[in-house]
Amino acid sequence: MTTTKALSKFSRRCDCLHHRNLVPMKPISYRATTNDMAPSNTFLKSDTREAVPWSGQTRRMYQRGFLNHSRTIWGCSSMEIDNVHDALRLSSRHFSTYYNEKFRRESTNKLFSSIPEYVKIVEVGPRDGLQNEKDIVPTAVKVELIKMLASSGLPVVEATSFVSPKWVPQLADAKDVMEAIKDCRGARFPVLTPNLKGFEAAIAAGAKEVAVFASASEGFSKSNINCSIEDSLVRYHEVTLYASKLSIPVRGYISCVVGCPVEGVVSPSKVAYVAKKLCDMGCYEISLGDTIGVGTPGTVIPMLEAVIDAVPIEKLAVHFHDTYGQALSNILASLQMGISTVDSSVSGLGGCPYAKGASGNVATEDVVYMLNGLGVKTDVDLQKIMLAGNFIRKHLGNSSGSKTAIALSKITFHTSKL
Ligand SMILES: CC(C)(COP(=O)([O-])OP(=O)([O-])OC[C@H]1O[C@@H](n2cnc3c(N)ncnc32)[C@H](O)[C@@H]1OP(=O)([O-])[O-])[C@@H](O)C(=O)NCCC(=O)NCCSC(=O)C[C@@](C)(O)CC(=O)[O-]
Repeated sequence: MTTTKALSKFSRRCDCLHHRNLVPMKPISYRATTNDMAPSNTFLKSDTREAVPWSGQTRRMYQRGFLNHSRTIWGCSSMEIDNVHDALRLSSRHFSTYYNEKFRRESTNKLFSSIPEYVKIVEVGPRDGLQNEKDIVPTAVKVELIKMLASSGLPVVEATSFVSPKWVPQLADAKDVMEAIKDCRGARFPVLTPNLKGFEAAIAAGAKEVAVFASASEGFSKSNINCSIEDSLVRYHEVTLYASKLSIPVRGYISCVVGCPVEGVVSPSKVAYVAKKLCDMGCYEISLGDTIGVGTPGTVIPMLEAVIDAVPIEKLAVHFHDTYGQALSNILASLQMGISTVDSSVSGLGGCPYAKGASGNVATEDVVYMLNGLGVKTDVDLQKIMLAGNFIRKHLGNSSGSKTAIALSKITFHTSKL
């Protein structure tokens, strides 16, 4: 059977199940409140065929001839494209999330009931992912990466940082990056600002949204931004005051929410304290960062419980580095606690220059794969994310940190049957 025939047979089967109501007709509700600034493309359709996201995406790709087009745009070899192509086709047929969705629907299991139906993914690859790269990545490559990510359906792509170029030389071209993406649509492009100087430069460069970054550990605050936690909160208060005058949304990060490379264990009450301060000064969202990736659900859950007592849960996001391979289990625990915003980095790029030994963020591909498997909607096209991952890894000359991307690029017909 040809690929196209096999695919259309699969599609017909899904459509048929859909019509016979074997695929649920329930409308999907969007949990987040309107003030979380989700763009309109994140609101959900009630088309329940989306419960089979992979097959839908594969079908749409065929219809648009996307793969042939991408071959010419991004210069990937036809072998790579065929691998992605075959992998998604085979995954549609053998690992369809339909079965997981059905299982989830029929399950009375408490573990599923609190998982949000939609998760907002905040892509941090171009900023958090690249900031640690020693060799300077050309601005044009950064810009192309951002555009590829924005075209994948990601609602937020953190673009760069307006920090001291002496501290983070890799992001010294922040102004040029912002200039190059000024007409780019489809996603929001927040930038990091450590102080008023950075905020003013970001606004002058066209930023429409910024993020401030505090720490729950004194030692890390000093090594990352050269001041105490309290001093940083004073600076960020100034930034949020100016931002509110200009109606610029401010996101707040907290680093070292479970462990610090300088101080070791960090207490949940410290994290809750900083989260409340950032929330009170007007941050619309607080991203909780396990900067060195040491957390497990055993430490993450108590930390989240303390923060949820201090800050409304709709304002919380999680940001896990995958140093110990714990990121996905920590994300799952966070979702089960009701958190619906997850930060991730394409192909697992990253690491903080001031957190030695920390590896990259959890890979966006791995997060999307897990969420697809849970029947959670993201609006993100996994295939396009993989192409963006191929693009940047090819430039960096190293391999992907995403298990999903690696597996899908190697998948063969026989292994897909296992
Ligand atoms: C905060 C500072 C600036 C303090 O740095 P400092 O040296 O204490 O600041 P200063 O006020 O004394 O200024 C020193 C020089 O920097 C300049 N300067 C001052 N501010 C700026 C600015 N905004 N943009 C450009 N230049 C700036 C300033 O003008 C001066 O220039 P000079 O007179 O020497 O030529 C510095 O420590 C810094 O830039 N740190 C940034 C570190 C960083 O970017 N870390 C990575 C991001 S955080 C992260 O990755 C964690 C996260 C968010 O992902 C979550 C997680 O995983 O945990």
